[in-house]
Amino acid sequence: MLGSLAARPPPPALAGLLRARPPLAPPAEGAGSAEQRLLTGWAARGRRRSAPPGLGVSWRGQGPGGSPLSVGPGLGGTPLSMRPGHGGTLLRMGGSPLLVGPGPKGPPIAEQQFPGPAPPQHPSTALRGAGRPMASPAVPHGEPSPGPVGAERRWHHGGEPKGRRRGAVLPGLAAAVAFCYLRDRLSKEDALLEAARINNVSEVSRLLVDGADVNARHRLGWTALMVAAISRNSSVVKVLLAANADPNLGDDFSSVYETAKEKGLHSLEVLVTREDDFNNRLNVRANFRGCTALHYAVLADHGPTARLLLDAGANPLQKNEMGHTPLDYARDGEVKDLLKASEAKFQEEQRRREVEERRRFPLEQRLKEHIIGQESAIATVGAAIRRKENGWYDEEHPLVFLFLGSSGIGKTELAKQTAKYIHKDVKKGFIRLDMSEFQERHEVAKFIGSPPGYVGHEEGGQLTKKLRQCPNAVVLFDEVDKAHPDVLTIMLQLFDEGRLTDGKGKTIDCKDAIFIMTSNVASDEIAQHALQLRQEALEMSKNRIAENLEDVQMTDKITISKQFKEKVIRPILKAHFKRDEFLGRINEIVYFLPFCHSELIQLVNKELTFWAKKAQARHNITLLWDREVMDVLADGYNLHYGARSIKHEVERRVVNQLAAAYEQDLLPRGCTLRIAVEDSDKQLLKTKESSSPGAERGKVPTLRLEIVEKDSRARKLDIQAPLSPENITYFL
Ligand SMILES: Nc1ncnc2c1ncn2[C@@H]1O[C@H](COP(=O)(O)OP(=O)(O)OP(=O)(O)O)[C@@H](O)[C@H]1O
Repeated sequence: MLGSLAARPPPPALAGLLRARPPLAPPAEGAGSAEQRLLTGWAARGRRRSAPPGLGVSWRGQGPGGSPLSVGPGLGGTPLSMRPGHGGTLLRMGGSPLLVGPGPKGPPIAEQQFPGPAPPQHPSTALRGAGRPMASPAVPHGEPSPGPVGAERRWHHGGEPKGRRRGAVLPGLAAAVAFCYLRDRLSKEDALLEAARINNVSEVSRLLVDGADVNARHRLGWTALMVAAISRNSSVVKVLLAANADPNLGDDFSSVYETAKEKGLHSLEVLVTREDDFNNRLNVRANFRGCTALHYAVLADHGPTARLLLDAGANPLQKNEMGHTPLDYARDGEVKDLLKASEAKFQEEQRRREVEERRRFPLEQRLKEHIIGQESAIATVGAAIRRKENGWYDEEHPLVFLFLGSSGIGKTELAKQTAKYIHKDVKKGFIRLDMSEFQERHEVAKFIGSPPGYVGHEEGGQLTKKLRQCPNAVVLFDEVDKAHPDVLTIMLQLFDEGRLTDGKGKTIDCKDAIFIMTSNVASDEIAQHALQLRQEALEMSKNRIAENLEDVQMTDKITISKQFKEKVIRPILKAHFKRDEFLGRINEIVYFLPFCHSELIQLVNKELTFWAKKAQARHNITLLWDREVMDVLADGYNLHYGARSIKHEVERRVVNQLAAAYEQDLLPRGCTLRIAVEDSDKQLLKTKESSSPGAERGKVPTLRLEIVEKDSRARKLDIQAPLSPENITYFL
């Protein structure tokens, strides 16, 4: 199979990822237990593992009692550590790795590949021996390899390891003792990764039955399925998939240099580990982050493995961090044909699944999980997105919304959740621009980029740069009323034509984008109107309460009348934006209303739950509260600050007390705390009231913390006020 690769030139994307080194023969199935491989391999490779106590040999060349193991005179007594491998013995002196004693073949690896850390390259430029034909393996896949695999395999760079030749007794003894000691200490997941690499199907099955996590990652980022795929071990792939291995997980390993930087390791250590534990034919400079098992099966050009992965639901359209799908790496032949056929099938299947999921779990329901109240806003946005998703929309124009309402009421949150729904968790799918940064005429350049010859021409515009990366993003223009009229003119062109020309003269087509503008213009009018409607509804329900109790709920569900929109809101908008055509291009004006009492209770509950989770996770404290407490906290609602005022109220009246009690060591670990409404403090409050001009404030009940004892009795906490007692009483 691999012999045929020599005749097939690699596609450009693939060329950057492989090196032109003869591939290794796939190991025979069942060639020793994974743990044994791991141990002998590690003993020989001198990995960083703790040595068995009393053994007197440590993997980084530590001598008995933790003193460095001497392999020859060091520089001025500098401790040396020994690391055999890659055709030479790696010595560490004062922390800097050296490679001495070149192996039987070629120069030391440090000279070959590591002149020093280098920036990661794009696969297409990081070609190692591109164009050179790849050699056939010594043994065809599926046949047992002639010799033992595992530790011996590490020495492919330079034949017999020097360390072995030099002192057969010590490493041999170390390996034997280490095996006995570490067999039980190695994680099952490490053993699984190694068993997957060496094609030990029975060991893989045993470890999975033993409870090894099939999706666990190697400390450098890959999974067992990826190792099996790059090693062409289709039998292992089959077993892993049957055990629910996720075929769509992406590799966390980027390039050797990047990974070394991220993990704080030496790049040489990362290189050796990648080669030993994963594959030695991959380009050390290329970026592999995001490569799935299918990417690796394609890199290995192995049809049976690719087929198994596709049958198990691997996404042939999934891109790695470099933006390549598996097809980009496929050579002409079986694998390429397979991928092409499955791409179309997968797209159709994905579309069908999405439609089904949308039907079962509609957008509105998802939005309601994150947004309290604002039902009419959610319904308006949900309906427009549904029209777009199902092809019932004008594809010549992007969808444009204007969200109106006061601060902290969920406008930004709704835009964010819509982006999350459309683009899953892709960050580029949500673009947010604060339009108060574009108040001056010259700031137009910041928006779309400066023309040639002007400062900042090369930088590009804030909007155009991001839109180019994701032309169908959800774009939020916050506080649009603050933007300069010239910026509005550009936005009008954008909404009208669905495209935008940047300072460099390049046009971005964004008819599929969704534009959301937010504004506080007319927010007072909307809030007052909503409060008035609620009041009227309340009166009506009171009148009807005797006849029909269910009508009481009507107070929460109010709708802004068309008349109010036309007679009050539109003139305000017109006066502000001064152009009819701008308002005319908006598909939906969405109204956000102040929260009613039941919504405030939900907001308070959400906030207290947030802190209860923190108390549990950080201090093992269980936090409880009564409905009364929520009513008291809901009273802290301020129309002008929306949900933010509830957040602040909870922090001020509950979290401050928790922090003070914690500081004063009043909260035993594992205790149960109850928040209760205090009545006895009213006297103190009255005292404060008499000296305070804010008359109504004195009527606010205070909250107290109680420890719930084992016999369910509550003990009030005596928290010393960090400020003077009367001040703290006022605050609480
Ligand atoms: N309806 C809501 N349901 C749940 N949380 C909300 C709601 N409204 C606001 N919040 C929370 O309050 C905070 C501020 O909300 P958001 O940013 O959406 O406000 P906004 O309406 O865009 O106001 P502003 O114009 O001041 O930005 C966020 O943390 C958000 O989660």
